[in-house]
Amino acid sequence: MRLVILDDYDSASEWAAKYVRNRIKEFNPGPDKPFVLGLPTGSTPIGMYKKLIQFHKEGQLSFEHVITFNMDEYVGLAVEHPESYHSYMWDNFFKHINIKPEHAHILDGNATDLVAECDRFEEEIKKVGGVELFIGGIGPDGHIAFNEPGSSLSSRTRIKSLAVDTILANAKFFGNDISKVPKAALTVGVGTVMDAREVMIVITGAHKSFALYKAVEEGVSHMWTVSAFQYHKKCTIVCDEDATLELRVKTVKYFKGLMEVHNQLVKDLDVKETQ
Ligand SMILES: N[C@@H]1[C@@H](O)[C@H](O)[C@@H](COP(=O)(O)O)O[C@@H]1O
Repeated sequence: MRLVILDDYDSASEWAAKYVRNRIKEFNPGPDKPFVLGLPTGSTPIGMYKKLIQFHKEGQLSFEHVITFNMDEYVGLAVEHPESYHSYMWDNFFKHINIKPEHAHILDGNATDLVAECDRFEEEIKKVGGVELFIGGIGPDGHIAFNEPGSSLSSRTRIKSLAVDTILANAKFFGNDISKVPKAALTVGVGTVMDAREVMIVITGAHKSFALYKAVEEGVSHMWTVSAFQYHKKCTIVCDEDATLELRVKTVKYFKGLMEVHNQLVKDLDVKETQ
């Protein structure tokens, strides 16, 4: 696992966006070779999306041949509800870039057959050859997507009842009215994300520091589903200083010592070296 520690939220967002930009550009996607990207929602990735939009507007990055799959969606919330993940993705990202609408896959939390909808989503991912880079976010209880504590680490896309902690954490998006927060969601499984060829998880803020500690320094446990990625062949966690508060000084020093190497991954590809 690679742990990239940046000073603050803005630099973590920028690092993550540059990494995505470089991965897409190096892959050089085309009509017969799309880049398949898994995407999260929540407040954390907003800064990364803003930067990606900027790169697109500056002509650095095209999403014409990018296919996306979102991690999750609430059950029973109208697509046009401002807090649905459909609204979130279109408002914060898709409408600002040149993605083809048919390339942006988001689970339908209003499908009449929710189980079939989850199976269909898995099939769609398979059809395009799997996910190249899955970007994820976590809750303070260490859940990835909506894989709440106790979720199977080999789970696939399915319906999940949300944990009380998650409902409380998400109340801020529903006017702090807990009764308005949906109590179930469709979510990709831990196994679905594990199947991606690469995973990048963005974790920022002191309120996530215990989860980051569980993800990096403790053993793999279904009670902290993000810890499963210790088994992934290519997983990068991008975090800010605040999120490292519960890590050992030794761990932080070790990974910070690798920053020069990490920063090679995000350098501007079009800038010619001068020496
Ligand atoms: N299902 C989503 C997760 O996918 C997301 O990672 C998490 C964190 O949200 P935030 O970034 O707002 O802390 O929120 C929800 O629980």
